Amino acid sequence: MSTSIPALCSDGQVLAEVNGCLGLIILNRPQALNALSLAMIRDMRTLLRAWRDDDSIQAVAILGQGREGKGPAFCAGGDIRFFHTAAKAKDPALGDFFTEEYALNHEIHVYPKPYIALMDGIVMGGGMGISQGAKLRVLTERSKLAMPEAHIGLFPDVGGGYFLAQCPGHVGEWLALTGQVLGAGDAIALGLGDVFVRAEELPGLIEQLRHADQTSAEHVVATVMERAELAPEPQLLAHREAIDRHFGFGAMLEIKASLAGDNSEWAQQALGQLNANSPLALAISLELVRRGRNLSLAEDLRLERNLVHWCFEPAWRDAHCETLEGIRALAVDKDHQPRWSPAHSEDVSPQTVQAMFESPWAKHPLADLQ
Ligand SMILES: C/C=C/C(=O)SCCNC(=O)CCNC(=O)[C@H](O)C(C)(C)COP(=O)(O)OP(=O)(O)OC[C@H]1O[C@@H](n2cnc3c(N)ncnc32)[C@H](O)[C@@H]1OP(=O)(O)O
Repeated sequence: MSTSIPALCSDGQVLAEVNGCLGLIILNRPQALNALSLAMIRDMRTLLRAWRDDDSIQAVAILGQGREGKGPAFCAGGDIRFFHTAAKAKDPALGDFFTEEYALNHEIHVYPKPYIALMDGIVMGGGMGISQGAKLRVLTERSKLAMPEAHIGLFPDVGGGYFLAQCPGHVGEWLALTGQVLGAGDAIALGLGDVFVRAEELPGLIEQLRHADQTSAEHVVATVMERAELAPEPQLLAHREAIDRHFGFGAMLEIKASLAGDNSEWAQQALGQLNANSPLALAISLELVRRGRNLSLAEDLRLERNLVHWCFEPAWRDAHCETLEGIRALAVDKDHQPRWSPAHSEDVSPQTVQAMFESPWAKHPLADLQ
């Protein structure tokens, strides 16, 4: 089969190039920090499938277009403004978005050719979902990795229940519940990144990937590795003992009480992060990471698809929807004053949490994932 770039549907939000044996994907929506639209997800799937079946393509790399005059962004997640508009309009495209995004996350994890993610700048939520399955995750000193969904009344999806659960000790719970942002040193130490390349090296690296005659997957990987340096020292992992002690408790109330009883600046800051997040989302996120330790990626994504269905289901009944409220406060009205319901972890019903893990479908939309 000949090398080609298939027709794309996202109106330039995803750009594609073929240089030698390398297929390059550029997320090109810098004004929204490359947040993923449904069309972008479809374009990525189209490209990955075409290049998987094209013998002349040996490797794929992905990067995010930077903002003029602002810090770089790989991808700030799924398009949460779309979530808000679509849920309000009861638009079935919202369900398609999650099914197709999670399927894309799975395709990346099992991609048969090296997929290399250049994770410069903001890498959050859905940005983690399209990079954590990469064979080579390249970070810079500007990388900011996080799963901040509990802050918008959601949970760490896009495979977060799987890859956070793989972090050592109870670090996965800490990241899922606080949405803590990690730099390159911590992320690499925790297994959420592979190699460090200084940001000033990136333009040269990208130029080389674009124009050098890339002849094999090994050649592409070597081109990246030539620029790799020793990662910076981890900073936050100085708190590993405290993370495991506080976040190892079984229930949210116990975690919050444990942090409240610790007067250290770090513990009080972590408690502040928890108190800003939706109590319902915290309970779901904790349960997801705990369950994730015994799940395959496909099983985790199916559970996440159940959860996200129930997170938005109240919007279809015009009832209070925790996720809509979280997005409203962060990205629509931008008042940063979400009215969580329930407002306290004490009032979150364990039965409600367990019920949200159940499938609402006779045939699950991700039934075919292996
Ligand atoms: C299934 C998938 C689920 C998910 O992925 S859920 C989403 C997870 N991600 C997030 O929750 C991150 C949301 N974004 C933020 O919290 C902030 O952004 C950042 C901390 C990443 C960066 O803050 P700053 O540097 O101050 O930039 P700014 O002014 O907030 O953003 C620039 C423009 O980008 C839009 N934007 C940012 N993230 C998203 C997003 N995830 N979806 C849609 N739009 C986004 C903003 O609204 C704004 O736009 P305007 O200039 O028009 O006000």
